[in-house]
Amino acid sequence: MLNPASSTTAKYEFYDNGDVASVSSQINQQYRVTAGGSLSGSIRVPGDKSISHRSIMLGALAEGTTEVTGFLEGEDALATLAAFRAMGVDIEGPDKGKVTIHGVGMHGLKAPEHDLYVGNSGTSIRLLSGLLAGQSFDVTMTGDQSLSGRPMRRVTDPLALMGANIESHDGKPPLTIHGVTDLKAIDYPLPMASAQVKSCLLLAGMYAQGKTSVTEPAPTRDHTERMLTGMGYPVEVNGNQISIVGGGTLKATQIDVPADISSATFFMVGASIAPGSDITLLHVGINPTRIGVINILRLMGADISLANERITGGEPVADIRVRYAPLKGINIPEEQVPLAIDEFPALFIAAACAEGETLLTGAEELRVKESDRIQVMADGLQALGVDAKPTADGIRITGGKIGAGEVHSHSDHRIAMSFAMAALRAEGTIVIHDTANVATSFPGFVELAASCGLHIELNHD
Ligand SMILES: O=C(O)C1=C[C@@H](OP(=O)(O)O)[C@@H](O)[C@H](O)C1
Ligand SMILES: C=C(OP(=O)(O)O)C(=O)O
Repeated sequence: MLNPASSTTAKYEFYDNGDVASVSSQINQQYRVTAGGSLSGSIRVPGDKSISHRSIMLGALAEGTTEVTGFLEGEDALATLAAFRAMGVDIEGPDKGKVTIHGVGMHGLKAPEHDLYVGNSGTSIRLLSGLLAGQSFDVTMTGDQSLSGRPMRRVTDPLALMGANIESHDGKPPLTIHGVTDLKAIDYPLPMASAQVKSCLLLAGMYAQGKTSVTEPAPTRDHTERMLTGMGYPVEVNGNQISIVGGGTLKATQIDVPADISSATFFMVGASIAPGSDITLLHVGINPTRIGVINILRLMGADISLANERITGGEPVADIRVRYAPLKGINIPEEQVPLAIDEFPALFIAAACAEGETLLTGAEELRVKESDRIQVMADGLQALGVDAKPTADGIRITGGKIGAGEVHSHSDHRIAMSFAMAALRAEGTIVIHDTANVATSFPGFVELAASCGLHIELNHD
């Protein structure tokens, strides 16, 4: 049975046992950001979303108790946590970023009593598809309106080659996975640079007979490979080919989740465009497969320095200091695209403040994120008077003045936060509609941004 309830930002429906069945952020929230200001101080943004998801998934399948610190208490990572609780895994927390997962082993998951609702999270649904394809039970995964429009054939097609039995709604969620216990290994060239598809197939490969190999067209984030290795499950990496042999086990471990470079990005861009800024972002993950934003901003002339570089939990981290510097437009090198894939909405704001033209190509994947990030950013930039021309696989932005105006996030957290930072260089107030989605990846964004100098206010539409 479904029971409705609502908070100030969302409407919920719950199952009788208290699990969330659906959430809609229809009670609209808006940001009103007054022009000007600069960013300063020393802050730690919330935990890495990709690593938080994976800590729950692999911790749940491990033998023993995994302790996670720095866990992202955002809706996407919490959706993954709730999914594993619903499959019988005892998980304590999160409590100030601490989560304790009592692993059930590779074959210890139980059939959930109801559909798994994974909200807005592409990472949850795609990685779980692989992990659940080889279980002995059936499960259906559902999501919110944005997720329900995102393509899933990129995972269901290769999983079908492995012998999985998955039903979709014309290639989109909901996905119903009929568990099979005889998955076969495959050797699969990924048609697009996607860490979600790679990870999905590696997780399915743990349950398949033989050696599953995926070959990437370009390197993508390698958190799954690192965490598997750290938990004692061998992964073979040979150039762009990553392989895993089915039938292994995972050992519980301690996982320190670094601050998310994707969340740090808004402050890196904000400080780069606002004269007088000098901000330090503490304990940020600087995995080489995630630092495209640093590379691109530096090519544009940004003043970014790294300090205290160290390794924690198998991932490199550093404190990142960013001081204002005038930016210039560039042709973004295509090899940087997968390394900065979630950072483009914010980078487009940097381009709007740069001298000259910035050209992005080879980024058609941006069209299938939480929103069509090329079109939605182009619409918002144009509404603010910026010369932004979308192309099939990218955008051309000519730097200049940013005017006052109103923009819409189109259910996309990264669009909302990017336009908030644009106000630092705008000529008047920017109002951003539909911002409750920021809670998916960056709880506390408004308070943290305000504490560093952004003139941001949260209102209800
Ligand atoms: O594996 C991951 O954790 C992610 C991979 C990327 O998606 P794609 O694999 O679709 O590029 C990224 O956009 C997403 O935010 C997180
Ligand atoms: C694309 C993103 O996430 P996901 O695919 O997990 O929804 C993102 O956080 O920018």
